[in-house]
Amino acid sequence: SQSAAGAGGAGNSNGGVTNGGKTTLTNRLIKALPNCCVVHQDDFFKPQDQIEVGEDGFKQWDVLDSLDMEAMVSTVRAWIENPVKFARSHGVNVTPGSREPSSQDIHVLVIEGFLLYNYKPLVELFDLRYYLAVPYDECKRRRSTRSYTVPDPPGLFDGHVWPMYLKHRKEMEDGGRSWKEHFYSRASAGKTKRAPADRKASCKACL
Ligand SMILES: Nc1ncnc2c1ncn2[C@@H]1O[C@H](COP(=O)(O)OP(=O)(O)O)[C@@H](O)[C@H]1O
Ligand SMILES: O=C(O)c1ccc[n+]([C@@H]2O[C@H](COP(=O)([O-])O)[C@@H](O)[C@H]2O)c1
Repeated sequence: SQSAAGAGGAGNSNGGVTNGGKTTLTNRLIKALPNCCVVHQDDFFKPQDQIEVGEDGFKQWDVLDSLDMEAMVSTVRAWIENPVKFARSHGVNVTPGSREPSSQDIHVLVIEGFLLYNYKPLVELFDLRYYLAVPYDECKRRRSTRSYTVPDPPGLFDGHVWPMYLKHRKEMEDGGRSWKEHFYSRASAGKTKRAPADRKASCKACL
């Protein structure tokens, strides 16, 4: 994508299961890449009193409704509009050594979160998509040692977190045009025909 500031930019998304290692990977990317900003989905959780309680008795944290996704999309759009301004206002050093940003500078945004690929207005903004997964036992083990701002009540992992993960993952895999065709066209590039052009429109990585 080309930003209003004239710098080349790419939005890389880093999604996947809770405790899959998304934040760890994101932190390494920030260290390794110059001009790299990050948007964390966890920063868009609604306040606790707005989270619905389900029939299962658990607060329904692991659903799109618990997140202010419109605000998240606006934040990503702000970076697309002007990554240099975004970087500066988020305390990210812009191209160390040079005073003025050059049109050659590459800017990268990493978008990190557990529920990135089930909200179409967001999916459409990604250039690249990665999905981190870990098996049930490992995920449960890691989650049991994690402390969130709102601690997990007993039984939350098996009663809500894991079932919602499976549901969203299935939704993502079945999801309309985006996923199967994305992987089909990437895996088969150069071997068999790619997905039709109109089907690729939301996946810049395939262009
Ligand atoms: N590659 C890895 N191998 C083993 N443990 C890891 C790995 N990446 C992250 N972890 C551990 O898993 C836990 C969750 O990692 P984190 O990056 O916070 O996950 P997420 O952001 O996906 O919830 C942390 O205890 C972290 O140290
Ligand atoms: O960050 C918070 O305020 C927060 C409050 C309640 C729950 N969470 C949990 O945060 C999880 C997603 O974050 P993560 O880093 O584990 O992918 C999700 O499974 C939620 O259950 C997070």
